[in-house]
Amino acid sequence: MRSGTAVAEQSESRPGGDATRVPTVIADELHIVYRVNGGPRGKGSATAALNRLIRRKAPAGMREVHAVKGVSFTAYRGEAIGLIGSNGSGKSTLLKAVAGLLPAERGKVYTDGQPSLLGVNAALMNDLTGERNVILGGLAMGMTREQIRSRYQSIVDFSGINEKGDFITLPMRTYSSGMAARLRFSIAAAKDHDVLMIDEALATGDRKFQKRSEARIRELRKEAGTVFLVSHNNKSIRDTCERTLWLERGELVMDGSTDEVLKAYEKETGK
Ligand SMILES: Nc1ncnc2c1ncn2[C@@H]1O[C@H](COP(=O)(O)OP(=O)(O)OP(=O)(O)O)[C@@H](O)[C@H]1O
Repeated sequence: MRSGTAVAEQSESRPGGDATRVPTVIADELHIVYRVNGGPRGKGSATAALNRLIRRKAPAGMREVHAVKGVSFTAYRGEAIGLIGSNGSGKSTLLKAVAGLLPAERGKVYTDGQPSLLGVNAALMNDLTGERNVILGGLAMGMTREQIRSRYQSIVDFSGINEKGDFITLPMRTYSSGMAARLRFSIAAAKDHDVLMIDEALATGDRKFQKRSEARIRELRKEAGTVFLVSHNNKSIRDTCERTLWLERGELVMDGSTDEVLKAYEKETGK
């Protein structure tokens, strides 16, 4: 269940809740479990999957991955929050759950406003030109045609796609993976988001683009949204976020100021 009223109610009743700030996301003892078909001995093969579909039989060996285990936190308007942890610790899963893309096994996520997840895999249409994708992407995020028209040039300029020629009028399949990722980020960052979640986006562009995106994240924060950033780059987290959540094996190890959490993380991992 997601509702703005629930956010307000819960923050007031929650011990330690700060009544002077506006909560945007509350995760309350959240558990996320993936269920994967196919056990050992080749049951995960395409033939086995097809047989199951044709016979409509329940899969023999359903396996579960408990990716997020009892995570609780409250995010407030104006905060930029980093998510760190080793590979497979549950960072992307947690963001997808906040975005409403994965159901909770137990516990709840409350959000105030529309969360948008900007992953490096955010879908744009490969056969369409960059220009068409800017328009479609903007419409998909809920911008009006007028808003898109007025921000079109700044989206293209921000992406830097046209720095080496007129690429924006070419199909996206002609872009390098870095160019495509930059355009995705630029489209998503053009809107003022209530809750913007960025998964590794900063790792994809070159250094110059990373700097620009960091600056834009700071702006979005000022425009009163909440930003979540998943990154393996401690410097990006340090430059962008004042608060950091550290996940390990699906559990929240630490939630505190970025300085404090990164110090503990770097000590533990040697990174
Ligand atoms: N679609 C899926 N089906 C089954 N298990 C999944 C799926 N996606 C992720 N997992 C599992 O859930 C756990 C958490 O994965 P997740 O991608 O959230 O980690 P992460 O911290 O974002 O990792 P990384 O830093 O490598 O991106 C891992 O054990 C992973 O194998």
